[in-house]
Amino acid sequence: MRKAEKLPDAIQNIEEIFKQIGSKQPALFLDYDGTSTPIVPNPEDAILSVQAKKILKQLSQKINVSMISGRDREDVAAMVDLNSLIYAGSHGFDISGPNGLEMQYQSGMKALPDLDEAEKNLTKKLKNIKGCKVERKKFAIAVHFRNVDEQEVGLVKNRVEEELKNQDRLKKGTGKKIIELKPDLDWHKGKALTWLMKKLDLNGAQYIPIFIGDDVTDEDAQKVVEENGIGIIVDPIDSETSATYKLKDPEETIRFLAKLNDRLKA
Ligand SMILES: O=P(O)(O)OC[C@H]1O[C@H](O[C@H]2O[C@H](CO)[C@@H](O)[C@H](O)[C@H]2O)[C@H](O)[C@@H](O)[C@@H]1O
Repeated sequence: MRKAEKLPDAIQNIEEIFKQIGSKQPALFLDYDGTSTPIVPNPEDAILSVQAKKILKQLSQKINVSMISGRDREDVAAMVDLNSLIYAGSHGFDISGPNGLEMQYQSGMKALPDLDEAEKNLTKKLKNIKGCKVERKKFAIAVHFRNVDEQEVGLVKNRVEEELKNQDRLKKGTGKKIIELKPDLDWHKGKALTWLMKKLDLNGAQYIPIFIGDDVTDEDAQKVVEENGIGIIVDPIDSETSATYKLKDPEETIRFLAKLNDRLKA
């Protein structure tokens, strides 16, 4: 792990990255919120720019592009709205893509009734806290407190902890102004990335994975590409990371992707 802020910038060092790619074919894995789109007060307003969509479309015609998100799979797929991409939602528990690619992490299915119950309880427990939002994804629940008065954030956190105590099969996750409840299983974005590399037959020496992410849940994927790929962290504020390059913000992610797209032959 290293200090994210101290990493070399991926755009300033693009030639070094291209050298590392060499004649290999990149397999691109991207996070959505905070990486492909800027963080905004309401999740439904995190719209992918026209430019970003155009570049992702072009890239997906040349290489494998997967969006590995904490969002529900259907939600992130609808936000991106390109059927040439692979979508891994609920932090990798739910995957689908072109040519009939489908995977729902089976052990996670057992936690669905627990998630249903926790969603019901949390909706009740948090309904009177202004600005608090309970977002159900198939395999996770995010409790958003970005729009909650600072003085009430502690209350939100306590109520989530209270619910977690009743849920043996769920564990806590964190993110940007969210607390999550997810199946207490050893499955995450890193495992999903590894699964995809194998499933898509991308483990040969001719391929190189590139992962770009901005948040704590992205670190599992950064670790996977650390040895044999390229990991890039976006918005590297005061954090430890397994990534090897940084980018300032999602706008720079798109600039980086445009450069990668230009470099790849049609
Ligand atoms: O793994 P990601 O694709 O980055 O998803 C992580 C979470 O993203 C969303 O929440 C975050 O972005 C929102 C929109 O910018 C912001 O309002 C919120 O505060 C952030 O935490 C999404 O709503 C969650 O479900 C994802 O887990």
